[in-house]
Amino acid sequence: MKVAIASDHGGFKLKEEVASFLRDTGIEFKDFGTFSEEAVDYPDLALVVAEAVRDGDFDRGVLCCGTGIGVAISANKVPGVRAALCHDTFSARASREHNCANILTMGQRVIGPGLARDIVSTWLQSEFQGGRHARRISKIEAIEQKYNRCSR
Ligand SMILES: O=C(CO)[C@H](O)[C@H](O)[C@H](O)COP(=O)(O)O
Repeated sequence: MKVAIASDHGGFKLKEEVASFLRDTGIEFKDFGTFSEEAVDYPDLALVVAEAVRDGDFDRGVLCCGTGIGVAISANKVPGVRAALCHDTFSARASREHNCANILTMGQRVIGPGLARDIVSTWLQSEFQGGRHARRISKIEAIEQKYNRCSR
């Protein structure tokens, strides 16, 4: 599995924690930045990871900002992306099993590093269950196609 990660300045330390977790567990990843706490705009970083996942260059993405909200809103504008803001392991598992989330978002100003590691671990290990959930994903894709002519 290949994972793309990124953050704005507000999520920089949490993104470093995610990188450390992925390194520790031997999961291949690419860090798209940011690389310091100098202020940057979260939509720019979210777009890079969202497009990398949308294009199939990476299987999953993890985005961090202060709250996890801004990167989730931004990433979800890219057709084919299903970004889920999760600050607990139950939601992280459900976002994979039910929603087939391909991007996880978290907020550094909301949760600590230990919980974040557990959330990432749970999220990466959980699989989409298909069945009735696949029908609902198809309906999400139909909404995308209604509003995005370039959807794929
Ligand atoms: O989700 C966010 C914005 O909706 C993030 O929390 C950003 O990291 C945050 O807005 C950055 O705020 P700052 O005051 O410019 O550090």
